Amino acid sequence: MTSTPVIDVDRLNVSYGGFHAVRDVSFQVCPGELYALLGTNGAGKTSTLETVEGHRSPTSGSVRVFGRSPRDRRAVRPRMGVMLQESGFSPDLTVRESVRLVGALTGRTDRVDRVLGAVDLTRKAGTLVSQLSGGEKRRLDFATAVYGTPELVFLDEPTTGLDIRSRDDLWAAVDRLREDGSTVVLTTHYLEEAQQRADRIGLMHRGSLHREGTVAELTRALPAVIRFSLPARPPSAAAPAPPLPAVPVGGGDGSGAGEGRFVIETFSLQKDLSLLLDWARDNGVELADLAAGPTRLDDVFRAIDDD
Ligand SMILES: Nc1ncnc2c1ncn2[C@@H]1O[C@H](COP(=O)(O)OP(=O)(O)OP(=O)(O)O)[C@@H](O)[C@H]1O
Repeated sequence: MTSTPVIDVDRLNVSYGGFHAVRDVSFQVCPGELYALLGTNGAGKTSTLETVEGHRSPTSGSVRVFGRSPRDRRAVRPRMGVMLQESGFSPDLTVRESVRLVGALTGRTDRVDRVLGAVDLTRKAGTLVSQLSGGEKRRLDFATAVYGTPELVFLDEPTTGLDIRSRDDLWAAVDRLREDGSTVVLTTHYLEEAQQRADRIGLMHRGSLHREGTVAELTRALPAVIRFSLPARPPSAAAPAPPLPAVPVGGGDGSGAGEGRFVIETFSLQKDLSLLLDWARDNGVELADLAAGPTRLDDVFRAIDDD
């Protein structure tokens, strides 16, 4: 890591009474990075982020944001946009007033129409917050977080409750933020979004930073997967077994020659897929529902408890 980190968390511990929610967590986020802090339920992500955002003091350890304590709100707050899981807007303000209020509180300047346009809320500018739908409130949360293009933006479950078009709009706005040089910290339970967008991922489990790295680094230790179904045949007409160990999933007899779905795990995806396709062609077997792909973050998550 060459540049001075925007966020530097060093042996952070957060306890609630006697309960140790975050244990010796250390990570850094570099300028311009999109860092995804992911984890199982109750892993300690929110406790960690609340500390980094300056809403909570560490029980022990240190947290620096732009080289300062995040509790130094006057110095740090103007440079930071936060989209929380639960919005705290007054229901009696309009959408436009809510965005302006955030501008006043953070000291950042921007055009209200620009940020509302980015999340398709222009037509709702005069609507009271209490009259917005759940998805519209989420988009307003995002609009206020990115108002003034802060250098650092926290997005906590940003796409929960959004329809597909709103998600696309939100990610397009995040791409623009990044083009402008902003650093983004994301938490989400939609792992495909993190897989597609994060430069690096910190994976928390039971209070600790269980793994950290790029998607490629996190998935490298696990095999890729080939899935397919074989058609039903009478035993006398059974095809020879596939050329690789194929594990039956919810059906099949394990030989690979009967009916059912099968999974092949491999560290040589291209070579083994070719072998399987050649076998199917040579034996006149139709591989239904064929899907092959590299290990996904989902698989990394599923493997956590087995470690
Ligand atoms: N105010 C609190 N008092 C006591 N325990 C708490 C408090 N806040 C969180 N915890 C506990 O600390 C642990 C970590 O919670 P946290 O909200 O940080 O996890 P999370 O990773 O954000 O979880 P999720 O993905 O479910 O939102 C959980 O076991 C939770 O029950």
